[in-house]
Amino acid sequence: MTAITLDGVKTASDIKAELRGRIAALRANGVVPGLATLLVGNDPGSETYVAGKHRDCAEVGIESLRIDLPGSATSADVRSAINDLNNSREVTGYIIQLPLPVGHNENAMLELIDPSKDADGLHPTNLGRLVLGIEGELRSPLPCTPAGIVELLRRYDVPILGKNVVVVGRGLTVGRPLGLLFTRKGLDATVTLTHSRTVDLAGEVRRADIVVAAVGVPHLVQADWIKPGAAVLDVGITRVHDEITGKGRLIGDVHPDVAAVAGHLSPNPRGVGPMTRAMLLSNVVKAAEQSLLA
Ligand SMILES: Nc1nc(=O)c2c([nH]1)NC[C@@H]1CN(c3ccc(C(=O)N[C@@H](CCC(=O)O)C(=O)O)cc3)C=[N+]21
Repeated sequence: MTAITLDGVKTASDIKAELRGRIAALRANGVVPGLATLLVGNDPGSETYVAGKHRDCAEVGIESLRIDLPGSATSADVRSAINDLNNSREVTGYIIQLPLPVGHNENAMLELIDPSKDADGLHPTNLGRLVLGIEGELRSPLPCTPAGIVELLRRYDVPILGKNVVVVGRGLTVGRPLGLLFTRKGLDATVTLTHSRTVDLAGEVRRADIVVAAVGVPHLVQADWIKPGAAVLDVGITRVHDEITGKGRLIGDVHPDVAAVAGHLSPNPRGVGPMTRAMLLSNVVKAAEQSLLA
C-alpha cells in the first residue's frame, strides 16, 4: 500500500482558478487588490519564496510590489518601510518575509503592520481573533500555512472532526496557530502540540490520525512512528547542498518510507508550500472584498 499524495500544486492551482473570478469581480467594482512583500537581506530561501509570491500574483491578477532592503538595513529603516506600506493606497495587503536578519525584533515589527493589511495573519490582533475563534463572524486573515494545511485535508476529504492531530513544532507561523485552528468549533480535532522538550515524540505521533511535521529536522518522522492509514503533512524544509549534483536540494521532516504506511502524504516540495502561497492570495482577496463591504 502506498499513501495517496496530497498534491499541493494541483490543489493550489484549483484555488487560484477560483480566486481569478473573484479578483475580476473586485476589479469590476473598482477595487484593485495589491500585495507587497518586504524582504530584508538576501537569504536564498527567502528570495525564492518572495519570487514565487509575485509570480502567483501575476497569475491571478493581483498587483504586486516588491520592497527589498539590504541586509545592512536598520530597524528604523524597516519601521519606515512598514509605515509606507500601511499608508500606501495601492497596497491592500502585505507581508514581512521572515526570518528577519539577526538584530531585528520580529514580533515588534509584526505589531506595526496595519491589521487590516496583514496578509499573513500574524499581527497580534489577528492571532488574537484566531484565539477568540468566533466562526465566520470575524473575517480576519488566518496564518497561511495552517490555513493551507486544513484546506488541503478538506479538499481530499480527510476527516478532521474528533481526530487526534499531533503537530510537531510550536513555531509562530505553523505549529502554534495550527493548534488553535484545528481545535476551533467546526473543525473540532483533538490536538497535541509537541516540541523539542517533548519526552516521547515517537509515542505521541503513533497515536495520531493526522501528523503535521513542522520543525525543520530532516527526515525526523520515521515510518514506524506512523499509525497505518494516518494522514501525514510534511511542512519543514531544510536546504542542503547536494554533493553529487552540485545543486541545492530540499529535505522535508518526513522520512520517505512513511509513504508505505500513511493513508495520505503531502510531498515536500509540492505539498504544503504551494498551499501556503494560495492561502496568501486568498487572504489578499478576502481583505479586498471586506473593504467593499466596509
Ligand atoms: N512572513 C512570512 N510568511 C510566510 O508564509 C513565510 C515566511 N514569512 N517565511 C518563510 C516561510 C516558508 N514559506 C514557504 C512558502 C512557500 C513555499 C513553496 O512554495 N515551496 C515550494 C518549493 C520552492 C523551492 O523550490 O524552494 C514547494 O513546496 O513546492 C515554501 C515555503 C513561507 N513562509
